[in-house]
Amino acid sequence: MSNGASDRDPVKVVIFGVGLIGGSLALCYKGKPGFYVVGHSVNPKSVEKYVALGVVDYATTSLEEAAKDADFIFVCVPVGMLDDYMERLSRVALKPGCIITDVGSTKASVVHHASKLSLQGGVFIGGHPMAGGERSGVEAASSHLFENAYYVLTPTADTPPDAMERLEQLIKMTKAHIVKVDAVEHDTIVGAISHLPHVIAAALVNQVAAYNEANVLYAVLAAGGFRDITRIASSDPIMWRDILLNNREVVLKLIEDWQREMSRFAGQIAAGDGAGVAEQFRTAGEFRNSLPERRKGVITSIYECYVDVPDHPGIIGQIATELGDAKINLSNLQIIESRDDVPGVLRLSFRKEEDLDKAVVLLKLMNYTVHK
Ligand SMILES: NC(=O)c1ccc[n+]([C@@H]2O[C@H](COP(=O)([O-])OP(=O)(O)OC[C@H]3O[C@@H](n4cnc5c(N)ncnc54)[C@H](O)[C@@H]3O)[C@@H](O)[C@H]2O)c1
Ligand SMILES: O=C(O)C(=O)C[C@]1(C(=O)O)C=C[C@@H](O)C=C1
Repeated sequence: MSNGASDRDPVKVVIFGVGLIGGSLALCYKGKPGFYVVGHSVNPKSVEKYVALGVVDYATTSLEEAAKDADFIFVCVPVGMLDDYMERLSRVALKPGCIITDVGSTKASVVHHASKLSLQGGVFIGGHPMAGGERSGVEAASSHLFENAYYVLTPTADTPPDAMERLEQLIKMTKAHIVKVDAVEHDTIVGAISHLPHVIAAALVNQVAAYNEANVLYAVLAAGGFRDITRIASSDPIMWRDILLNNREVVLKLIEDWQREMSRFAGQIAAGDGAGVAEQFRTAGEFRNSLPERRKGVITSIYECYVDVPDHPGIIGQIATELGDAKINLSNLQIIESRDDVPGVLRLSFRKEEDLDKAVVLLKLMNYTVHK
């Protein structure tokens, strides 16, 4: 998106809730010519921190001050707070044409709620980037979080096409791919591919943690399988409380279906039905392997991950050596961010997906925080 002539006012992008997602969005626009990024928090200490970290140009505890003259407002707070924020924003005189969007993991309720409000000058369009991680807070934010990810927008029949076009132009700057989906359909699908997996991961970890009370070898022996399926169990409790309660009906139906899947497995195992058990893994593998590749780049496939590194010089050598020793072929290594006051990020590129997957396991074993 171009801001046109330099004598025009900058495009003001406001972020309510500068955490993992809000902070990452802020970093996508901060420093771009013609953009001015403002963060909001109810907490004065957070406001100071956003500015000190360089995530926003300006931050304030005043909702009115933040929203005033905004061209775009991203509401990036937990799902349980979205309706409240929308109501408060509906009481503010917005710049005519201001677009308010959210990033909540559920869409039906906020889209419905917003449709009942008359925004003074603004338009609401629901949004949900399908990218994130188990870490939360502005410290985990990164300007490349949305690269190549899908970003859902949920326009309605009442959404003005020009507002939609402007929001799409803004979102494209994150390098995400936009998908337009009805809000209710979104909640049904995302319930299955995101909400149910988080429930399963948390329940599985709690089940094993209970066994571990009696025998600590459970934790000691927990290897790749357990770690792969349970990473998301470390996600933020408040965020997931809000999502699951908000998408209650969908999630309850999915848990019922899940219990049926478990009963089918249990029945086959109890009956010694080896062919049935093998068939479950065959069909599961077929679908899992058919999922779109984490494809980056147009001509050659490049598989990438990002590693948070506190201190570059020694660490780059250490990482390259460890990968080489493990016979993992690295095709490129690049420092994305290198400032004294923020942790750096290394982008590691691989030609083969299996090399990427091996590298991620190795780096996590070395206690690095890795994002794909
Ligand atoms: N984490 C993910 O993987 C992910 C991905 C896509 C969308 N989302 C959605 O994005 C939103 C933010 O998630 P996140 O991962 O960035 O969380 P986060 O915890 O990193 O950030 C949340 C932000 O909201 C603020 N906040 C929390 N409670 C608040 C309250 N009561 N009043 C005002 N502000 C409050 C926090 O200070 C923080 O700035 C959620 O709605 C979530 O559903 C998360
Ligand atoms: O990668 C993760 O840790 C995530 O949980 C990201 C994830 C997901 O389930 O895929 C989580 C919630 C969001 O609403 C979107 C993405």
